[in-house]
Amino acid sequence: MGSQPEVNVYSNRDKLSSALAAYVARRAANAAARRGRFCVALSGGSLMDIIGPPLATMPLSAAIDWAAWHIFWADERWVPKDSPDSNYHHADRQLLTHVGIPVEQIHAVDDSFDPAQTAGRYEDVMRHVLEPEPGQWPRLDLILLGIGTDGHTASLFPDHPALRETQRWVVAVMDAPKPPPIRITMTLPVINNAHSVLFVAAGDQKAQILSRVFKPNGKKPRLPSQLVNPSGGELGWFLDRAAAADLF
Ligand SMILES: O=C(O)[C@H](O)[C@@H](O)[C@H](O)[C@H](O)COP(=O)(O)O
Repeated sequence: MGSQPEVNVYSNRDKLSSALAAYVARRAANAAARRGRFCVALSGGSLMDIIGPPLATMPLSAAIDWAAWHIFWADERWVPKDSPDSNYHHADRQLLTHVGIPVEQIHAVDDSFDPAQTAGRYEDVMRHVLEPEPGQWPRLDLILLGIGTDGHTASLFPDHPALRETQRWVVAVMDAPKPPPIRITMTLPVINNAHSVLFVAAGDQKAQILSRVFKPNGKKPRLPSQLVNPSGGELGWFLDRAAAADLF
């Protein structure tokens, strides 16, 4: 890893959830004050279980200017939106349906095309909304990531060609080792261009991979989660004590 990340460890998952929600709410308010809106990309897995409920609960939810939020997905499975495998479905159930983000600011992946076309169209949506300068990467305010026990993040899996993408913002992954196999994912250059990237991990099953990620023991970083290092942004980790057990 490059610049030293900010590592926040909480005694249990509930404390992690509350602290993370409060932190994201502060970042959203800062982004809205500076740039007029807050563009955040969500991931799947347990992330929305961890952050959704505290964000959607009073009094925090009443203190958030939801009209400033734009929701993107760092990755999405190529499944119908009402599938239990859909990251949109999970986010909708845990957060979006409970708060007042304008529906036109919830940029779900349109899975009505084949995977490659879906990826290309999502890139078009990002270009239309984020409006980077020509030839520049889009810049999200915050990207929230999980980490798999194999070190994957978003739908970027170890030793996968998608890790070497240098042109496209979003690519299709047809052979994800974590089911379902067909996914859409933002690429590393997009993730590493964000103002802020936060990894969120809880539970003792993450202790071993976090130890590998944080203590490469001289090995060249090659796990997807190790390749996340925002060049002009901040990198942070929100962990519970169980996940951080082997770090200190
Ligand atoms: O769509 C996905 O599957 C996720 O984006 C994926 O990258 C997830 O964040 C990790 O697999 C961790 O998932 P858990 O937190 O559930 O272990």
